[in-house]
Amino acid sequence: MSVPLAAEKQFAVAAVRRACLLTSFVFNKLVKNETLVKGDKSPVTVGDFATQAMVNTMLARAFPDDPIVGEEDASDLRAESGTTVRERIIELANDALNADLELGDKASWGIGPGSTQTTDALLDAIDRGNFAGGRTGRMWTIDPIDGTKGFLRGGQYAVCLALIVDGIVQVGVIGCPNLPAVWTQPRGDVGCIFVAVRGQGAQQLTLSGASPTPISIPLSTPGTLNFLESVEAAHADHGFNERVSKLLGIICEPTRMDSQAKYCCLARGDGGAYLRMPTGVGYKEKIWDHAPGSLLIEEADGIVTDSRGQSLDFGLGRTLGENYGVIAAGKDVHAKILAAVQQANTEIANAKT
Ligand SMILES: Nc1ncnc2c1ncn2[C@@H]1O[C@H](COP(=O)(O)OS(=O)(=O)O)[C@@H](OP(=O)(O)O)[C@H]1O
Ligand SMILES: [Mg+2]
Ligand SMILES: [Mg+2]
Ligand SMILES: [Mg+2]
Repeated sequence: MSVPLAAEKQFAVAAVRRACLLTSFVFNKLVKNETLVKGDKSPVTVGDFATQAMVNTMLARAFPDDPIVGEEDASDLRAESGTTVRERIIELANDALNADLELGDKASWGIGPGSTQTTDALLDAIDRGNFAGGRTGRMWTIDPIDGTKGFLRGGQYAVCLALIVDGIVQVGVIGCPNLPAVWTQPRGDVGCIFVAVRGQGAQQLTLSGASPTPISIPLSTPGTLNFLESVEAAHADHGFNERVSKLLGIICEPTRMDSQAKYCCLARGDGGAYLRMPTGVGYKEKIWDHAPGSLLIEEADGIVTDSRGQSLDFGLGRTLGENYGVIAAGKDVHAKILAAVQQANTEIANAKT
């Protein structure tokens, strides 16, 4: 009997692997005018656009009927003012599509040498990511560079791809080009890929997609427990996490890191829990920022909920809906952390009345 979703898993690893080479290349070559600021004031680089163009081109060939929810769209690039960055993005995406990585890529996914696309085809590929999402059918979600601020500062970032079927994440792959293969050995091998398939466990691979190693969240104790949290104070409430730490008697300092690398570190035991509580009202978490990471945690023996204790809902559209935060932790401590989060919320609400 064939293994369910084997082709999707193999595809997603191949696409993320190719994308990681592209983003690393861009980082080393990035010049000042290759970063734009989006309408929501967040940065986006030629690397984000080129990666989404490349992965969506691969997706269109491998799974032509599957819609895509992607973070980026090409509207700014189509304008006359976007000419310089547009040309750079097309060059980068075509270089990545043409890269001769291995025979398997060409045979399986129809890319490699001779895959050059026109400008229009690549802009259209970016815009294949405009799907609205929803509760029924298959769809992919891509965050070409998650943690763009981390990418720009040479810190952690991640290339994130997931397959969602009927609102449930089934395959998740995260490439972390700057993450040490072993957290405690920062001078050792750097760069890894994480993969999870629902019901089939979670694994860490090398950046070339080799040596799959099963990962899972180890048991933790109050003495070893620490939080993984965002670097940007605007993205998650650091003060709230401190309050929860006090309630739980946590003595370890939090580890701050950009991107879904936080989920990856948690899944392999480099941190006790990932806590991401809203900093204000209005922001809705995007499905591409959590889809592969949440599956990775579940397949590594963890639990992911919001602060009400409910599962994240990937069937609502491009966002997770009203923002009740995210709590990801091992099975043994999740309930305790959730209770502390709820107590902290009650204390804050009481202090206001
Ligand atoms: N206000 C607000 N609240 C919560 N989240 C936000 C907010 N603004 C942006 N974002 C999203 O945060 C994504 C990066 O999250 P990180 O956890 O990596 O944060 S950080 O990099 O440490 O800043 C980042 O993903 P990328 O845009 O892919 O980098 C955004 O989607
Ligand atoms: Mg962004
Ligand atoms: Mg993101
Ligand atoms: Mg992004």
